Parts: sequence; structure tokens; C-alpha cells
Amino acid sequence: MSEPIKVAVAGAGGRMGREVVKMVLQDDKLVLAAAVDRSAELMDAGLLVGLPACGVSITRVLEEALQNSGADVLVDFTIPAFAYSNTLAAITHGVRPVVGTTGFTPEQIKELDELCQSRGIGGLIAPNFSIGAILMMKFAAEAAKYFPHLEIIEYHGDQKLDAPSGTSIKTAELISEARRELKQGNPNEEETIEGARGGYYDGFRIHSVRLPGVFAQQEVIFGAFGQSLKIRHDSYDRAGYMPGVNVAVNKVMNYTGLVYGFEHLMD
Ligand SMILES: NC(=O)C1=CN([C@@H]2O[C@H](COP(=O)(O)OP(=O)(O)OC[C@H]3O[C@@H](n4cnc5c(N)ncnc54)[C@H](O)[C@@H]3O)[C@@H](O)[C@H]2O)C=CC1
Ligand SMILES: O=C(O)C1=N[C@H](C(=O)O)C[C@H](O)C1
Repeated sequence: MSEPIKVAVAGAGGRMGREVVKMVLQDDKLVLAAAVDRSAELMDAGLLVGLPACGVSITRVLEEALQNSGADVLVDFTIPAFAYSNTLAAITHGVRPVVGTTGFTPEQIKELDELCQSRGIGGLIAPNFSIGAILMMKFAAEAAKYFPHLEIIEYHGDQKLDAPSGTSIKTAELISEARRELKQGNPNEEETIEGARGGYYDGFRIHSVRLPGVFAQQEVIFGAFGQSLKIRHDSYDRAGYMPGVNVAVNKVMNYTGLVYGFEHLMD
């Protein structure tokens, strides 16, 4: 039997981080090497997620955890402002990053890929780990070949820090690769209230709805003469992302370079 994979979790006290801690502690092929968060310091990570104590306390300083824990993989679900520096720190310590935090720029992703290549380790940045969301993106990209007029609407809770969501940006990128060049709408259109038409991406629009009580949903609406098509995905529970995170933690051990998008690891 192969050695268990040692996993450090950044953002362990957050909503996604707690699910990751739970998933790692419940998988006998994974070991929780460290749990880092700016809140819940010193609390046992197992107790924090409603499981028996596991002997790993929440610590504050990621660098120390990366240096001292012997982690193979860092799973990061923190906040956009820290995700880049956390990922950089992981790669610098030879720890493979599996990152769900959103907000990376294409330039940052390219730079982190080069760093992974030069360190000879694998990494993943995935704006969405849920299989249904990946299928929604793939189906939307396919539909855009035939229905080039579209709008993306994403719905999240009112405390989300980034807009548009990482998922909607990834969807827009996949659609853009598949869709013929087209600037939609009336060329003489004018916004009488700024932002009314949403964010512009390569000829189409992304709209971000932020409301309390909402978790994570997205629809892509296609319009054509005499018809429309909607492709929609709804997330109801953060546990729904964990099979994807688990696959990523395992697969990242076996390739070199930084992959952007869970769709590349699904098959
Ligand atoms: N890729 C995916 O499938 C998904 C991605 N997300 C993304 O994951 C991120 C986190 O989401 P939530 O867990 O809902 O947020 P959250 O606010 O519940 O948790 C974030 C946690 O990170 C901690 N934190 C902040 N800065 C830190 C640092 N420098 N080092 C260590 N910990 C730090 C905070 O104290 C907090 O506990 C967001 O960017 C969200 O968009 C969320 C759901 C699914
Ligand atoms: O903040 C969230 O909650 C989510 N963020 C990710 C995103 O920005 O796409 C993934 C999912 O939509 C939940």
C-alpha cells in the first residue's frame, strides 16, 4: 500500500476549509499535516469540524506550517487577497498547491505554472470543484457554437468578496474559445444607469447577483430567433465540492506544472 498523502489546509476555519478538513480526516489515504487559519487559533482541527480530536491544532502562520509539517499538498480556500501569496509560498516550499480560492489573474496563473515547472511539482487552481458546475461550463461552451448570443448570470451570497465569480470567468473563457467572434447587442445601446448591462467579456455580458440566503448558482442563457436555451447549475451544500477536491489532491501528486480548471483532471 502506498504512503498516505500529507495535506495542509489553508483557511481551515472557513466554510470550505472545514469541509476539506473533514474530508481529509475521514479518508484513510490522506493525513492532515497542518491546518492554518487566522481565526480559531490553537483549536484542535478535528473538534472544530465536529469530529474527534485529531491532534492537529489550527495555527496562524502558513510559512511555518509549510516548513515544519512535511505536507505534500496544500489545499487553499482562503480569500482572494491571500491566495496568490499562499500558492507562491507552497510552491517555494515544494508543496503542491490545490487551490479553490478565486480571484487569480491570467498573469499570476502563468507565473505560478512556470514556478511549478521549475520546481518539478504539480499544482491546480480550480474556480469550481463540483462536477455539475464543470458539466454546466462544458455544455455552455458547446451550445455557444450554435447559439453565439448569450449572457451569464451568477448568484452568490452577499458577503462574497469577488465579482464576477471565478466560475463565471472560467465559463466565459471556455465559451470564448468555442464561440465565433461576435459583439452582441445594439451597437448604439446606452446605459442610463452605469453597470446595467453587466460586465463585458469578449462580446457578451456577465451579471453578478449578490443576496443573503443565496449560496452558489449560475445560468447561461442563450437567445436565438424564436427560441432560448438555459443551462443552469445550483449548489446546495459545500460537501458537494469535496469529491473533486479529493480527486485533485490525489492527481496533483502525479504530474508537473500548474493546471487551471478541474475539467482537466476529471477524466
Ligand atoms: N473552487 C471551488 O469549488 C469553490 C471556491 N470557493 C472559494 O473559496 C474561497 C473561500 O470560500 P469560503 O470558505 O466560503 O470563505 P470563508 O470566508 O468562509 O473562509 C475563508 C477562511 O480563510 C481564512 N483566511 C483568510 N486569510 C487567510 C490567510 N492569509 N491564511 C489562512 N487563512 C486565511 C479566514 O479566516 C476564513 O476562515 C472563496 O474565494 C470562494 O470563492 C468557494 C466554494 C467552492
Ligand atoms: O464564494 C463562493 O461561495 C463560491 N465561489 C466560487 C466562485 O467564485 O466561482 C465557486 C462557487 O461558485 C462558490
